[in-house]
Amino acid sequence: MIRFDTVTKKYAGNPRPALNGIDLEVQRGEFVFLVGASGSGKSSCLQLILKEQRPSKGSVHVLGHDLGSISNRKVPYFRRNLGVVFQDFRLLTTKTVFQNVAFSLQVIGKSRGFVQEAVPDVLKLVGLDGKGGRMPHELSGGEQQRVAIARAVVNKPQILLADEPTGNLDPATSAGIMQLLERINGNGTTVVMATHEAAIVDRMRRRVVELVDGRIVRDETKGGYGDTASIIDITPLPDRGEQAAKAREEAEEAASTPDTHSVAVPVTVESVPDTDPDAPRASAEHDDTSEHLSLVDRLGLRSANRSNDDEQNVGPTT
Ligand SMILES: Nc1ncnc2c1ncn2[C@@H]1O[C@H](COP(=O)(O)OP(=O)(O)OP(=O)(O)O)[C@@H](O)[C@H]1O
Repeated sequence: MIRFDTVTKKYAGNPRPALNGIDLEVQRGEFVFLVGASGSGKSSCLQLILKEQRPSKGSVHVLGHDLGSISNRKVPYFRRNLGVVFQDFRLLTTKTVFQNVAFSLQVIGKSRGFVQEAVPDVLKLVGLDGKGGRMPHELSGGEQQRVAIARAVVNKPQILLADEPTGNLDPATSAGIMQLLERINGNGTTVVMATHEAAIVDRMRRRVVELVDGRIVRDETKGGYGDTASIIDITPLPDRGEQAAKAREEAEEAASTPDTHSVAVPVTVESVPDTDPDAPRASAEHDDTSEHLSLVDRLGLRSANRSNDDEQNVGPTT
């Protein structure tokens, strides 16, 4: 679904490559965390997937397309298969919640009837039922991020890219957002999320790809924020047989007994109401006109007037 073949990315004026010979494959339906220190290359990866940047060397394939061979004219159509969420929400500050979400459908030419049905559905999915008439500044930070997620997924993208989506939120609100992203992933959308939030990564136990100075230093199927390879896993390997399975059952039984602390049990994300009035809010200072343009570019929402043929030419092939 996403494949990086020996990708190096250098930016003009920066002698050190942001990404250095990256090989990475993400399968359909996966939930992948990109972790690493500031400047390690996480956002560059996401920008390459979006074709916002081009690799200096190597190739990036997304949804069966070699991105190097998609013409600029077709990039907006390619991007319709991708939803994007950012740390700072990037909502249109003079539009209501409903209009923010509807906008991304209107600019790709969806009918009024479609918009009227799809927007309430997705607002319900993200837990904002009944809040369509609010302005962004009347929402908590978590609610604003839910609007941004609704906007990103209303067109049912195959891939959702999230760049520090909880970076402006308190831990309880973040937990609610992560639960929502898990639900979206559970519905079949592949999610790639760049984050610094160790607690979230540790709790979710999903695939973790760690970058250091533009290189992948770790790729774990059920990883934590830090290297967890040294932590003993009590899950028996298939070839360890019945005895191991029995031992595990006993250990789990012991873990469920009060006052027993010796065995780690899986932790799930709790449902937390997302109404903290103190949660940080997105900046309302953006100019909406330039925001419209930048959103149109970033979200692949340009021009509703192209023929369907164009769209089909860049449709997914895998
Ligand atoms: N447009 C650009 N021009 C020049 N250098 C850039 C540009 N974008 C990123 N870089 C450099 O590339 C490297 C990787 O940056 P990138 O934003 O991908 O890292 P990151 O892991 O996402 O960081 P952060 O967690 O701070 O967002 C950094 O050294 C950064 O300074």
